[in-house]
Amino acid sequence: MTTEPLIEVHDDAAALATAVAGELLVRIADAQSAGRVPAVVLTGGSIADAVHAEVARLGTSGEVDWSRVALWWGDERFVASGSEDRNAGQARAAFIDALGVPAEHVHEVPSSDDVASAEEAAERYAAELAEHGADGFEVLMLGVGPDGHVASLFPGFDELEEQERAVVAVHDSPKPPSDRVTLTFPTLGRARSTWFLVSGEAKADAVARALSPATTTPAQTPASVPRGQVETTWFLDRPAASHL
Ligand SMILES: O=C(O)[C@H](O)[C@@H](O)[C@H](O)[C@H](O)COP(=O)(O)O
Repeated sequence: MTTEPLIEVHDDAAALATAVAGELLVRIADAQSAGRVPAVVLTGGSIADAVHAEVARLGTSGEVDWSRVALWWGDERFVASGSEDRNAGQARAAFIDALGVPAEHVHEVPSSDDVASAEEAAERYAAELAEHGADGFEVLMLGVGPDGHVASLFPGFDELEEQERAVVAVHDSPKPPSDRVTLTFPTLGRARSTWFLVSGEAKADAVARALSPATTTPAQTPASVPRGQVETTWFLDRPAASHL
């Protein structure tokens, strides 16, 4: 069943970040009330940073038991673990360390300190997903690039065609840094709720294309592909929604 996208438009990036963080906390708490340990897939990027800051601010209200949340990443830059380019490092600094998510529940993609290649990092992450993420994801969050990329799945790249491997390496990324690791479309499809987080006029065309799949192709607009198994929601600010 493909879920028709819901669209939520907020005045600006700050309001968007607050809304997403608030909804994320509700989803985590609801999943925990249902006896699940929710797996949340984080994304990199600037609006994600704003969401993470709001999670840190709102996440201490007691509704979420942070010892019973699992965190994953939709993509990661293949750089040193201490690099400021690491999505995981940014999220740890923004909220993970402050809220006390247990180390065994924070599933980072191996860095260039840990393994010799992005290919090896992808293989290791796929194995970790098979062992600890086999039940899929409660919420998958995805930023969207001006070119319509999601995670590190870029328009025209071979990785868009991958249907067997759960995680692959990406080289020559048009968005630096060039070497990355990304979940593939089949893995991105294993989420109950898939949320796109998009802020800014620069993304407006990509948003419009992604929400009009008949007018584009996955190769042109990767953001047109991911759908939640239960829900697909586009969280936009007004500039990002301005071409709808
Ligand atoms: O590792 C990454 O770079 C991200 O995962 C990437 O997919 C990001 O989410 C988009 O490029 C949007 O980034 P901005 O919100 O900064 O535009």
